[in-house]
Amino acid sequence: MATALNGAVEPVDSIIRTVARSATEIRQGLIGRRSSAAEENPSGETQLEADVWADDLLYDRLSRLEGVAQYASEEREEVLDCGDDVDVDDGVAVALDPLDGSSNLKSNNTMGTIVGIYDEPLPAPGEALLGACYVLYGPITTMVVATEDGVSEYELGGGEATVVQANVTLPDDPVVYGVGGRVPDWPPAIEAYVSRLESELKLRYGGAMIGDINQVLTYGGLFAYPTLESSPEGKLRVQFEGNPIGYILERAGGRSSDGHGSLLAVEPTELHQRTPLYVGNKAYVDLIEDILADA
Ligand SMILES: O=P(O)(O)OC[C@H]1O[C@](O)(COP(=O)(O)O)[C@@H](O)[C@@H]1O
Ligand SMILES: [Mg+2]
Ligand SMILES: [Mg+2]
Repeated sequence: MATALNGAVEPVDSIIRTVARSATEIRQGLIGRRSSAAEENPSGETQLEADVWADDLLYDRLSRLEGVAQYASEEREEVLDCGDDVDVDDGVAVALDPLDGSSNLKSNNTMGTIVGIYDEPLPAPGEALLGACYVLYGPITTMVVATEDGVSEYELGGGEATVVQANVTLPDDPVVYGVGGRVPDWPPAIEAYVSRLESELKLRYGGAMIGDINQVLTYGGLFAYPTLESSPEGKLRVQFEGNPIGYILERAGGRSSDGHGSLLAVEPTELHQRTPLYVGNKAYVDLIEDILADA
């Protein structure tokens, strides 16, 4: 029997393995699916054919797995119940961003897939996560998996996940930062924060959170999609983006915050709820909380 990925127990291991096996196929299936689907997602964003296709493919595979009680994604209005054989209180709930950064598809830049596995019905707080992972469709396809055991990075190819690094931790000497949103839309506190970041770190911003997060995990630093004048809740979604990424960064020794405390402590009231997001080395996440507390 294959060893569990990153020590994950069932059904978390099956979910992560299914995502890993599907990733190469998703990457291949992006070809020819770069145009807009005629629909908007529940956050009011235009969907691409690839968003809808990847969501359907992952729903089809994950909802069949034993122990998966619920499926939800950025691309669907409602939580879906998966089969009659598992009660929502006994099984796990999966929440996905099937393609993160899909607006990068047009310009052929980095994208990802994000998965959170919760042991509570959705919407659930990040503290209910049993594990989380993301796939990065870069020059090669990699996957970062976090469980209570820590964080590991894998290369994906031919349906196999090969460990590249076990016990991934954020480097102590941070190097890079990336902050989303238009500069004129940043409140004064965010402008002050970014001034500090740019005086100490090197800018890396790619338009797909997963690409930017993987740089932070590799080199150390800070990624934020902050509160904006036009949108105090920022852009990213708690269930599908904030929680899984917060969980992974915290397990890697960093911090996550909504500007006031850990993302994992946010009690969501809506499935598609947004949140400001600040993740990375502790000192820089502490700094934004201090700046916002004084603002
Ligand atoms: O285009 P912007 O405003 O820089 O936003 C980029 C951010 O939006 C996102 O693309 C949102 O994710 P989706 O593509 O899954 O909607 C993040 O990955 C990224 O960090
Ligand atoms: Mg996303
Ligand atoms: Mg998406």
